[in-house]
Amino acid sequence: MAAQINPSILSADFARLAEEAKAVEGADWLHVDVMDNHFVPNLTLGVPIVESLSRATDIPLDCHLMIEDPDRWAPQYVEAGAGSVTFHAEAAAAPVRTAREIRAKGARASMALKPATPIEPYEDLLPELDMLLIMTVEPGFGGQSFLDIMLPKIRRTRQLIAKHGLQLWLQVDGGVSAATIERCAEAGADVFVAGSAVYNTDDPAAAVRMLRHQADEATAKAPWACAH
Ligand SMILES: O=C(CO)[C@H](O)[C@H](O)COP(=O)(O)O
Repeated sequence: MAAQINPSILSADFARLAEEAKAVEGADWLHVDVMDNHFVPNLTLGVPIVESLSRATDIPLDCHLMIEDPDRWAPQYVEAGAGSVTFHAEAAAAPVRTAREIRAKGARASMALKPATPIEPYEDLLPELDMLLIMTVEPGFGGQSFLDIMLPKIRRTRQLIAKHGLQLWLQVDGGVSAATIERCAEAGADVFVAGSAVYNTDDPAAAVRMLRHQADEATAKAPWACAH
């Protein structure tokens, strides 16, 4: 699979979301960061804005719920038009039931891990998921520096995916840029969220193409991809 680049609208102008979505035409998904000021110390947007955005763009929405009680809210984001819904392992009381509800409503189910959360306790849940998100910053804000110490977790997760013969996508989010995307791809990521590296440029669509090219080149040389 070619690398997927998902621009994060956290770095976009919230007063011009429809135009900001148009500015990244060619992106695989639009990453929508939902924050509730409880799970993370920041507040962004909710179901009504996702509903409007899904009508305003043909790019499918990849909603990342950084909220408490995602078990209750995740299905509502599918109904609002999200094509993929990510909940946090640290916040979900019933991750299997929530993943099944997301899938039953017709979206891709994804679970996220904060930097200090290991993948190993969740190994048996992987078949219930369409994507796993490894946070490469502490969630809550755009523009932070990439945490290199997450690379071993990305590698171990890629090995678990191969061990179980799964088609699971492996997403990274936080500090992904031209300077870091190759390391992520070499380690095993295949879906890349990028906020400031896309929106803080003169040509966001060109930034998406450049990041995808870099990731594809790095993946082609990666041992995990060669063994595929
Ligand atoms: O989930 C997030 C923050 O919690 C954002 O998606 C992420 O930080 C993207 O921004 P940048 O690429 O600028 O780091």
